[in-house]
Amino acid sequence: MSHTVVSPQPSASLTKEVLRVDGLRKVYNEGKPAAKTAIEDVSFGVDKGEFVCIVGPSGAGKTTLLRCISGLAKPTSGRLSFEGKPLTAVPEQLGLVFQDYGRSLYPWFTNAKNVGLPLAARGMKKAERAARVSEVLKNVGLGHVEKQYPWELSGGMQQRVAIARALSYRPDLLLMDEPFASVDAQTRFDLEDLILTVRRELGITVVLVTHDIDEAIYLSDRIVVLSGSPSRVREVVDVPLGSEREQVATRASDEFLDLRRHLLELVMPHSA
Ligand SMILES: Nc1ncnc2c1ncn2[C@@H]1O[C@H](COP(=O)(O)OP(=O)(O)OP(=O)(O)O)[C@@H](O)[C@H]1O
Repeated sequence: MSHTVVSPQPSASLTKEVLRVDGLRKVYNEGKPAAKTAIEDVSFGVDKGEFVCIVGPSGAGKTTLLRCISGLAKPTSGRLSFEGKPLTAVPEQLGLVFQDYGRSLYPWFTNAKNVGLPLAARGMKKAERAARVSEVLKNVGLGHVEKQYPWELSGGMQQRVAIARALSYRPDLLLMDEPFASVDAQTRFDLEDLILTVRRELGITVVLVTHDIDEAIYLSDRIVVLSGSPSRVREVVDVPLGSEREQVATRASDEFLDLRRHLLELVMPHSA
């Protein structure tokens, strides 16, 4: 049975920019024969509470861009700022979710322990940690798996645990790299709706990389479309689909199909 997911409408109080990417350029192995320019020149901003997806052809540098934003890779040039401050290391208030949930969870720890790891690393006391772990596992619809291990769960449930872990320390910004690419279609829809709900309930800002144009439209307030490698921003597309999204009706609407056509024209190789 389908259900409607209500996302927040941007309001005056939600228009503060939390992330700014300015003239970002990234060259791997600079100065060496194997030098590779992954990102040529990328600029965009993300407002507080916004859901922004990044799409582009394979090899366009989407993962590289997320790694730079998360502080895991150093840009060759350009500026990154998070909450108004230059971003030079992994920000405390950042949550990260990658595609490969199988490798991101420790199989020898229970789900509760996996979710609590970032809290322990931040020095949170045991009782407070246990309460927070229960709360975030409930947020992702997994209140009953605390004592189980990741390998006892389905792929979609493991990814929920990974999302719970990223949410455990209440990040201001959640970065997700192809987070739903390894699950079946139905689970993918469920996880998309979950992340919209979590975003609404916790008021977080989300930047998500995806190959899937339809997913980007369904989730986003705005979509940053990258060109082929080395990437530039082709266009930043507004997604005026309103706050209520529902998997079947939203994807069948004329507005959705118009956006889909426009985005496909932008990312198809012949238009690069
Ligand atoms: N650590 C690295 N060292 C050298 N080159 C790299 C490294 N990581 C990525 N690259 C290269 O940078 C380019 C962009 O890679 P990246 O993974 O960021 O693209 P992507 O858009 O995420 O790709 P895909 O959609 O296929 O996942 C590619 O040509 C890739 O081979």
